[in-house]
Amino acid sequence: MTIHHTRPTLNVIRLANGEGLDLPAYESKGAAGMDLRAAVDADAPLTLLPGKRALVPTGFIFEIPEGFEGQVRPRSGLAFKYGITCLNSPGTVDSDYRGEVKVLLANLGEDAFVIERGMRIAQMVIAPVTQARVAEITAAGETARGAGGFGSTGV
Ligand SMILES: O=c1ccn([C@H]2C[C@H](O)[C@@H](COP(=O)(O)OP(=O)(O)OP(=O)(O)O)O2)c(=O)[nH]1
Ligand SMILES: [Mg+2]
Repeated sequence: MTIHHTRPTLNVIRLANGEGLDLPAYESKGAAGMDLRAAVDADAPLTLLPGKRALVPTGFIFEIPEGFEGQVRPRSGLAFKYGITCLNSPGTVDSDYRGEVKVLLANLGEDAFVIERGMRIAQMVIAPVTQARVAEITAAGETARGAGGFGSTGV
C-alpha cells in the first residue's frame, strides 16, 4: 500500500491484564484495521451463549491522536462462521478516552462461542473525524431532494 499521508502514532499503555499479549497489529500490509485481542484470564475463557453479549477487555489503553477516532468493528470471519459481532458496531473510541478499550461482543449465532485469551476478537480502524460547530437557524436551505428520504428515489 502506498501511504499518501503521514501515519499518526498510536501510543498504547499495557495494563496488568494485557501482560504477554501481542500488541494490536495490522495483519496484512494494507489492512484497514488492527486486530484486538481478548485479555480474558487464560484459566477462565469466556463462554458467550447464543443471544448474549459481553464486554471483553483488550488489556490496553490507547491514546487516540487528536483529530482521530478508533472504530471498533467486527471481524468478518467470526461473524460469518459463528455469528459473533460487535453489538455497538462501530464502537467509538474517543481521542480523550483514557480507560481500557473493551469490545462489546454479541453472539447472534446458534452455538455457544468460547473466547480464549489472545483470541483476535475485533479490529480497530483509526479514522479522521471532524467536530462541527452547531449553529441553530430557522429554515433549511432548499434542495432538489427536499424532505424525501428512506427510499424516496426508489429501491
Ligand atoms: O466499543 C467500544 C465503545 C466505546 N468504548 C469506550 C471508549 C469511548 O471513548 C467510551 C465512550 O463510548 P461512547 O461515547 O460510545 O459511549 P457512551 O454510552 O456515550 O458513554 P460516555 O457517556 O462515556 O461517552 O467508551 C470502548 O472501549 N469500546
Ligand atoms: Mg459518548
